[in-house]
Amino acid sequence: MVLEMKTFGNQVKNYYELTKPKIWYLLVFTAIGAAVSASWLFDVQVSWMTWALLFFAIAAGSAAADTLTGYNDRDIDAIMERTKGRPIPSGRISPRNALIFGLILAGISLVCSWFINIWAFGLMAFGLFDNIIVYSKWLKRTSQSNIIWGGFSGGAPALIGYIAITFQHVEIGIAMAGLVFFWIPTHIWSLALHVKEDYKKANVPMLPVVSSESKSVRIIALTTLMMVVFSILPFFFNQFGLIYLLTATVFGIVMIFLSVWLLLKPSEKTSWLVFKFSSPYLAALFIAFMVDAFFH
Ligand code: HEM
Ligand SMILES: CC(C)=CCC/C(C)=C/CC/C(C)=C/COP(=O)(O)OP(=O)(O)O
Repeated sequence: MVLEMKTFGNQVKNYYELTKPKIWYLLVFTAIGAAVSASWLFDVQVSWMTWALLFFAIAAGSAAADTLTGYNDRDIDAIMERTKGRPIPSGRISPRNALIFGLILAGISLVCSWFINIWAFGLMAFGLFDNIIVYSKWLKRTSQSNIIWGGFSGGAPALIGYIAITFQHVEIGIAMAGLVFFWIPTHIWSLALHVKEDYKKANVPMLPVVSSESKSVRIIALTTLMMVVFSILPFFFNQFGLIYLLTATVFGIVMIFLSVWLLLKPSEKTSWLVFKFSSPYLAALFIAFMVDAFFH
């Protein structure tokens, strides 16, 4: 009996790991951050049911996308050092069970989104399609702009979070989604530069694999600058104040400093630093949205 409990516990851990929790934690955070900001900016009373539906929609949707992209990538994941220990390539979960689990999660996310509103449902369906089909199935192995076309799904959680609360000044929700969209190239290309050989072995044409190191670091520096400039935009909607502006400026300067350092002295260590700082950067901006809206 004890052995059965242990085996069950291990399987739960394996399925949890299959969803790439570190990734969907931040995706959920962007959705909740957008929703909390919208409710505080416009004094919208939000029911516990809406909060619950939003959390489960985004968590299940992002987990579904991560699980199904993992199912798509099970062959190349078995080749790359970074991914070969994952549940499917390591044989802890069968591809068939992973596929069924991912489809169930996708179904849960669509049902929860439906009960929020039709726009949330549409955006969730779009986010799932863009990440699982457009990015993972069609472009990841064929195009160096794979993460650009796959990046729209990354902004879906923030916009779903916003319109789950209100459609007032919807440009703010679109800007939050845009911030995530412009954040993705720096986030992934810095990692791809760090693990270039891995992607090369798996024939994944990430930009730093198919371009020279000098061109890649120039493009990362440029996309970081574009992201930081875009991050200041919400301040000019006259809804956010100095708390957001100062946070976006200070964290933006750090991101620009890191990417200029990478430009001037390209190294695996610096590209890893840019990658590791990119998530706290995004989280800090969504915290600033909420704090600024609270004191609004
Ligand atoms: C097309 C879009 C994206 C691609 C291709 C991508 C790719 C990746 C990859 C390859 C990793 C490393 C995973 C690992 O080795 O375990 C990663 C980590 C991560 N991603 Fe992304 N990502 C994308 C979008 C996003 C979005 C939109 C978010 C959240 C808003 C996000 C959040 C994270 C987080 C939090 C991590 C872990 C970072 C760390 O370990 O410090 N990603 N991503
Ligand atoms: C609401 C909704 C559906 C949102 C979907 C957005 C979403 C899940 C974005 C994350 C994309 C992501 C981390 C892809 C991993 O790329 P990869 O599979 O190339 O990474 P890997 O090389 O580590 O496997």
